[in-house]
Amino acid sequence: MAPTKGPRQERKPVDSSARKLKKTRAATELTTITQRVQELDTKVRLEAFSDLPLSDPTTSGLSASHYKTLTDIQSRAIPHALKGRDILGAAKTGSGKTLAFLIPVLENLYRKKWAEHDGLGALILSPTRELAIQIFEVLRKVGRFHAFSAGLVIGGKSLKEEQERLGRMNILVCTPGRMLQHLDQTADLDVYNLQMLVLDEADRILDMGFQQTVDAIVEHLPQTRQTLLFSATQTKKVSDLARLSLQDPEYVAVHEAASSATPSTLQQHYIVTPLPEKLDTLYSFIRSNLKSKTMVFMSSGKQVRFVYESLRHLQPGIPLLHLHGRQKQGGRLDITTRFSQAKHAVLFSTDIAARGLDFPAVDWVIQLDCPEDTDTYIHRVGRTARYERNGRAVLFLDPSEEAGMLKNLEQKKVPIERINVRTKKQQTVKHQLQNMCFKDAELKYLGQKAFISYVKSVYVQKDKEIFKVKELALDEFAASLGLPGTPRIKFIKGEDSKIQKNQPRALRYISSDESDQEEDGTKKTKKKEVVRTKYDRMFERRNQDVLADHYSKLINDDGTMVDQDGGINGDADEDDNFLTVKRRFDAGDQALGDEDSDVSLSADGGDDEEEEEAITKDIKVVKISDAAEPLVIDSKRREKLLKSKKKLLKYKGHGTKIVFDEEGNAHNAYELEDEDKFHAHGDADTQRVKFLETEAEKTRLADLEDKEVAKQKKREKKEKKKDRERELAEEEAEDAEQGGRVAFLAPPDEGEFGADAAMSDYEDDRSELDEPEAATKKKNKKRVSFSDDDSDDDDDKARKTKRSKRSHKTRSAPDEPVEVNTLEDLEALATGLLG
Ligand SMILES: Nc1ncnc2c1ncn2[C@@H]1O[C@H](COP(=O)(O)OP(=O)(O)OP(=O)(O)O)[C@@H](O)[C@H]1O
Repeated sequence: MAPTKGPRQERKPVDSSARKLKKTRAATELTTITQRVQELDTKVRLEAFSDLPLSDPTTSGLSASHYKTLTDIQSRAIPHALKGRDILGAAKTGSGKTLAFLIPVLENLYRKKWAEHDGLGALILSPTRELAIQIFEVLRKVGRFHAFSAGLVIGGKSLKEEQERLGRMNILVCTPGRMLQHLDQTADLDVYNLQMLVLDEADRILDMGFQQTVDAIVEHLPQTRQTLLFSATQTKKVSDLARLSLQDPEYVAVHEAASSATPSTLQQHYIVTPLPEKLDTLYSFIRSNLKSKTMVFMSSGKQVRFVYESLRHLQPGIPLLHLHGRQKQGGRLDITTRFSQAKHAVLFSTDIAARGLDFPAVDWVIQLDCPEDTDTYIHRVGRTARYERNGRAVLFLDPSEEAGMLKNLEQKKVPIERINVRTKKQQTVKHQLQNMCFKDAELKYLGQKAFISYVKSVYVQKDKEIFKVKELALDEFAASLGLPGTPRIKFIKGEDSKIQKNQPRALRYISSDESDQEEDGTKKTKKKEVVRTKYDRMFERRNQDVLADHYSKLINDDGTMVDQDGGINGDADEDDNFLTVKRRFDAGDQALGDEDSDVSLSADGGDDEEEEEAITKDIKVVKISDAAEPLVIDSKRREKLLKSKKKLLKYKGHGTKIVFDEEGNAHNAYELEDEDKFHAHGDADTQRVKFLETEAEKTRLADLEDKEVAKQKKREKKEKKKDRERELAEEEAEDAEQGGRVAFLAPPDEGEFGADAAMSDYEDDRSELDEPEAATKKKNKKRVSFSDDDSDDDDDKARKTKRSKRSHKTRSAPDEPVEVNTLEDLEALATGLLG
């Protein structure tokens, strides 16, 4: 609902005795909590949040979010963390680790009286954007009565936009890559004062994929800080801990002695289904569980896309969603929100959703592709059976994977039982898929990509006891996806999946000897190097991993298409769109060479030299000037180019700079001095040295001047900032006397004011005040207050009324809560909060 504006009210005169009383009360509360924290016995098992020495704002935030009793990890880790210890926290999935680090973050900063001008106090790193958003939302929920400013740094927006907001943040939740970018490039982001560093899913953040980024982030941070690491599969590697300079960390592993590494409310099964039957089994499973909420994990985004697209065509009778890393951020957030809210749905996903995500009430987790290791297995199944709820998980295994995977699961204390598929209920979708792929070239293309990415994902796995690519029935698997032939694949040797994962996409899987490999895998003798045109490169790019045997069969030496039965087919079939091969540069052909057109050269490995010759015949060469390189007119596009004077400039060569003397005679700008005159000044070497010295001196002086100017500017800027902060602090102190502390953090759907409110206020401010300093002042004055609708605690109500009154005083106040569902909402909120 749209926010409504409330009346602005006059500020009441401040009663100095009431102010004093309030200050004394706050100081006493702080001293009491600090003392209780010091006296806290970390060996005693506490039951409730009320047993912990927590501040009023945190206690209110917890009770407003209906958190009362502590989970094991919270009970064990929070006391140590409150005392400032470094923590290595390990507990099963869904056991409440998020609060185990968020509460100490809020409390430790609160006890240090952290304020806006103290800068960044805590940094929370998450391996994925989705998890960062989730952590941020929990922080806003439990921290809603605190006065800290908090921000979400996950990219997806322009760096500049984020930069403008970061300078004043107290707590940041971020993904490593984006954070490093800011640390390197955002001048206002000051981390010298950082108190706490938190790594959620620490083992993932510390593994190879993030290694360099995280090390670089840590280099920016102060050495003395508190560090908290949490994960269901915690790292104990000394090297990892050394990288973070942990100080005598407390290892809190609550479920180490448990008989299983997974929640006891989780039922785990596996089925042995040969690779070519996987899709049939999955489809049959979905059809017989239409009233469930299911997550299906696969090993690559391409598979996710293909399975989602093909099953969507089959309309199984339940909403289907898909999530992978190559989707746009907005879309990803929309999908996670939709799946969270759905009662019955199937979400196909890569491991992007394997860790940390807390989707409510997931009934089933299906692992269509075998996970790369047991840790990944544990995190994937952990998306169900969270916080005392029940859940079921099924792992699909090819017969070749069964023994190895079971051995690993047993070693990691994962109880799993075999179940069989009811063959009567098994439906087959192979023929429908073949039909669909025949009609829809896009789908077939996706299928080929999916096939290749699956096979390669198996190939690059380290654990060869499980992943044996040679034992997979690949031809049958390709057919089961509806493909007309088995795509051919080449592999790079000696790479493992983690390295592969972190390589740029274009570099993955491309074999260096790809072009000289025969179909049977034997090496050809190297062909003579031929000139490769951009079309060759384009062709290679589009087909680098789709060059299939059947494709080779489709092309004759002369480049015409042959259908599968051997008949000549001059025009490509509709369903072969992506493989369409046309002759390039046919004489008189009007449809020449747009870069995106489907042209290729010698894809059949035909005689390249002959082809080159044929091409040259049809190419016109135009010389624009003697000095310039000739322009080759080999396409319509280039012909067009001839008509653009501006573009032609580049082919015209450079002009000569001429200067005129007083008599109007033209000279070259840089003319050589007369030789005799030159020698009159001394020999060449001495002159060179002298010249260098004078120029160096000039540069040095200019440099000094520049530095001085820069310093002066910086000084002025700092002073201005300090003045501004001083004024603000004074105004805030006055404000606080009138309205109490103001919360910056709000829950997505429980706050009195949401994103729109914050944003509209921000906009109001901007229109009212153009002058930046004044605007900043005013925005800071107008801190937004958020309250809890659920809370019926009297204190809370009183606080709520006060805050509400205050917000009417200083800002227009909407009455309706505003839902925060999109990234834009979150970011808009952050903007509003930052003011
Ligand atoms: N003390 C508590 N009382 C009630 N519910 C809780 C408590 N602590 C956490 N929860 C709920 O338990 C669920 C799981 O919590 P959380 O996401 O923190 O688990 P986790 O241990 O981080 O899981 P994962 O290892 O998968 O990341 C959440 O829905 C959370 O709201």
